[in-house]
Amino acid sequence: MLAPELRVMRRLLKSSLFRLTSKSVPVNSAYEVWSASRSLPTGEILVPGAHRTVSLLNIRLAAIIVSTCAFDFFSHIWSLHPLRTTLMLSLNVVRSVLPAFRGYSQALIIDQLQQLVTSGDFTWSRLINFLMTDVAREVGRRILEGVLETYASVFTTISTPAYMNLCRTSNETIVMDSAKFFVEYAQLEHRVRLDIPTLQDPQIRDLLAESDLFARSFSGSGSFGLLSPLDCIHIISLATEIFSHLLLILSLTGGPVHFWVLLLSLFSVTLPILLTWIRCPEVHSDDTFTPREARAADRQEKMRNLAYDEGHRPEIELFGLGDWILKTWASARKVVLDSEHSRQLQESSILSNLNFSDFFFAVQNIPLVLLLQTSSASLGSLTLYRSSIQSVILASKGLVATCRMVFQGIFLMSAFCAAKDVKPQLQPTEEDAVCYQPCPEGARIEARGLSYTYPGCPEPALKNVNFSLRSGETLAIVGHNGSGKSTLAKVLLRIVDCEGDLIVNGTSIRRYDPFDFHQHMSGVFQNFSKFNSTVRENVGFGRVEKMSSRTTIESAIQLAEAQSLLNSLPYGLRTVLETPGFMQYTGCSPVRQHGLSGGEWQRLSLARAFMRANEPQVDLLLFDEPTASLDALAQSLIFDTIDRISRSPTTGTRTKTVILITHRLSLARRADRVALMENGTITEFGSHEDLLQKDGAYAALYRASL
Ligand SMILES: Nc1ncnc2c1ncn2[C@@H]1O[C@H](COP(=O)(O)OP(=O)(O)OP(=O)(O)O)[C@@H](O)[C@H]1O
Repeated sequence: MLAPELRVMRRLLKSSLFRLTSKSVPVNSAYEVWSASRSLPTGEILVPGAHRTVSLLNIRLAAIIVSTCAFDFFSHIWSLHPLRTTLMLSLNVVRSVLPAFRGYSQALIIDQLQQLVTSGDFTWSRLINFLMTDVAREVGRRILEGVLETYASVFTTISTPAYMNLCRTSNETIVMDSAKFFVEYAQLEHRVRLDIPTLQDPQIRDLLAESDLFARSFSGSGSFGLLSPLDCIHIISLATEIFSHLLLILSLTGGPVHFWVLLLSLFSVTLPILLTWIRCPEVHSDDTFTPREARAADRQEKMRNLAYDEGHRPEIELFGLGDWILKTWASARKVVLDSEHSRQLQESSILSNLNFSDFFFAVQNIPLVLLLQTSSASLGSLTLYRSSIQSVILASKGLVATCRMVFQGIFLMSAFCAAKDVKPQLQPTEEDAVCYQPCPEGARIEARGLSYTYPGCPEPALKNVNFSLRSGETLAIVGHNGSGKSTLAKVLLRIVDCEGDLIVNGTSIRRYDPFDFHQHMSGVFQNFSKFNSTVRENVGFGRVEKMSSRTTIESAIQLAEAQSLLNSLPYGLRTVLETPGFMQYTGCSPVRQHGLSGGEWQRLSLARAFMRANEPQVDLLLFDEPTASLDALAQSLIFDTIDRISRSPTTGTRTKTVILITHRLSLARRADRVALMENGTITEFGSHEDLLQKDGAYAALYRASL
């Protein structure tokens, strides 16, 4: 918890900084600032991770980000370990002053030695005495410095939160680890809570990609060319180091002449650094890939993945894709290399090729020469001057490089903060949201004018779909390939949004929280998942709270007619299943995995659905081609099981509504209602007998299937 004074101060700082910065930039949220920083004056959009130029607009945007999210972010990080973080910051500042002190005490020793030698009464005993006192004091001081550093590193007495059960070695590691944990957890949370329509939005994808980069910047200083916000302490350390050295240099060069010479010297120190800024072209090398270059980079990566992915290996061999992969990769790689080369040429201006270092070195020696002229100049002060100047040069270079990286990091931070605020598109507003009330006789469904177009597609996959289903009815959806059956399943299961109204149990589906809604249904997707995991997890994912219950998992497996499969597996439920293209490692050796046939995988997907299907709160079951890979006998048994599950075990009355998508018309005819889909819409709807009597497209399809 922050102290109230600190909170007031933070609010004041935030509002004044925001007022100062947002005047000329019309942005309100982290998302808008992030968006604005990606747009180039040419209208192009930067690819995720591209560097932002150091322009006036971007500096303003960076200041807005600092005023809108950085305070909150840092105060959160600080609140994880207030004492440790404060200690870490303080020690870094103290450590950065130490080099100047070190130089100063070295100079003192040199001066005293010089005095001893030049005073005229040098004796060996006086030298030994000097070594025993002054040098020993310096050694003692250094030991103390070392102890301070060690103390800073092993300060581990403060308790760590229980969730951070990681191996600790130093105070800084603890602070960094907790920050890393917080950021990575938040990043994972952003991903997990967003729904498919939100994740399909290209802007959101880019936002999450940059937010990912921000989270990765915590994995180690400077990795991926990024710095985490915690590395900002380097800026403070470097600035303190420069400042302390400058003070020393100033104290050495008294008088107006020396002052101007010192200015000249400092100018010569900073000029090379300034030149590196000027050398930066208006558009930075990494900033803009042209669409062609971005496509080439993408293609190059795809080809690389194809070559490495073992899941694709059989078809790559069967269809002889090796040469094609190599050729495509090579042409894409050439485009990428050419673009990198042309950028390098643009960057290598004449300035970069001029070597001024000798000249600057000479300029920095002018004050040294002047110092030598003065009677007060001692060997110690000369040594101190030289070492301090060198330290200023090094620290200034480090400061510029760190500032640049932090500048980029600020924009990634805006992506991270904006990602936190992205609302899942399917989530109803708080005022609109209602709890799903399951119907004990099965869900009632009414679809009015449902339409859906996949993002980026010109044609809708669903067009004006209308039907209604009473509680406990079974509906079989049939139709040719591509007629829209699976798309309708996704709409009914609230995986994607659609136009029109879908009323379930008397309430628009849009008013249900998708998480709540999904608690009351179960089913199998046409492209169900094959998890690279044990049998227990592959089935238990259907109801994670029962994952540890052997009997629940085994009875679900039994319902899916997969008991004999389980018995044949070498480690039963613990057998790790092999999914194409995924090799699991423990230590350095691959885990022994067990492959399954298509039909066996399908049985496990059914078992997963049955884990939840039996639950009384579930009132809707939807199976999209659940038996496509099963033999005829298994198909019939599974349909019997689905029918049994959808009824009360005591009275036999229907308790769940069932929707079944299938190409097997012999099974579809067992449903209460049949819907025939053509070109994205339902063209015939009724009982099997009604539709046969109608003698339309369904009747023709049915006759053809016999
Ligand atoms: N992710 C997608 N992006 C764009 N278009 C898609 C996508 N998925 C499906 N489509 C298109 O939507 C239409 C309906 O596809 P859908 O999968 O719903 O058909 P289906 O009736 O289930 O086919 P099948 O019987 O082969 O499973 C098709 O034209 C298909 O090309």
